[in-house]
Amino acid sequence: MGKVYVLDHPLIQHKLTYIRKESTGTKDFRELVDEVAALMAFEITRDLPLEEVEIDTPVISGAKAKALSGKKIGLVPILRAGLGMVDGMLQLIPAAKVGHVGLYRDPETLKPVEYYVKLPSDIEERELIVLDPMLATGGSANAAIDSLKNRDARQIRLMCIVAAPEGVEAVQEAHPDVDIYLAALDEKLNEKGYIVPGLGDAGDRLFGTK
Ligand SMILES: O=P(O)(O)OC[C@H]1O[C@H](OP(=O)(O)OP(=O)(O)O)[C@H](O)[C@@H]1O
Ligand SMILES: O=c1cc[nH]c(=O)[nH]1
Ligand SMILES: [Mg+2]
Repeated sequence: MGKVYVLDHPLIQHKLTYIRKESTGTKDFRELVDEVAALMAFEITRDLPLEEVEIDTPVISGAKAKALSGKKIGLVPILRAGLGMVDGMLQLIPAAKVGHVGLYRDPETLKPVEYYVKLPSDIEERELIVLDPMLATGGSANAAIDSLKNRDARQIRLMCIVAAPEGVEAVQEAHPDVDIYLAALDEKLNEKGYIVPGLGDAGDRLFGTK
């Protein structure tokens, strides 16, 4: 079963409060999502492997130091709302390649509809981080992960800002190999499939389309 990490760093939690507030406008919402993604990047990369290297400092030659051992990362935002997390992640992982999976949730059935997929050619060699601020029923995350696995992806993590228990369970059941990183695990879904207390429609709030 995939592990679930709720990243309870005070800066993440403080910024999340402002993301949730109805009175937060598009400009601030976008900046805060970006900042939270960067703070979450710090945590999600905690276990990246290091190797020992030798460097010359101004004081000695051949000092032993540490460097990332070349693990390749791929970021996969789920369109649209996942786009809001890309820049924050790239601040900390600037060499990551970025693939895109376009999905929208049918408002009646709540089932995901895929409309676009474009991925780096070497996804099977990369540690992929799927990005979406919202994990509600889990249908979109599961469809994105299915799409990646059908194209030979091997290592996948899922990073969301707010999740409902229903979505976490759905991903754990369908993809037990995928660990989930969250800023908050909320109470439930409402009758329209929105996360409670949640933050509303992340895509609309990011792009000002309501
Ligand atoms: O877990 P689920 O029940 O599938 O719901 C979550 C999905 O819903 C939202 O996307 P939406 O369909 O609103 O598309 P958008 O990002 O284009 O607004 C959100 O960004 C997730 O992708
Ligand atoms: O609460 C929710 C659920 C799905 N998608 C969103 O953007 N928000
Ligand atoms: Mg939306």
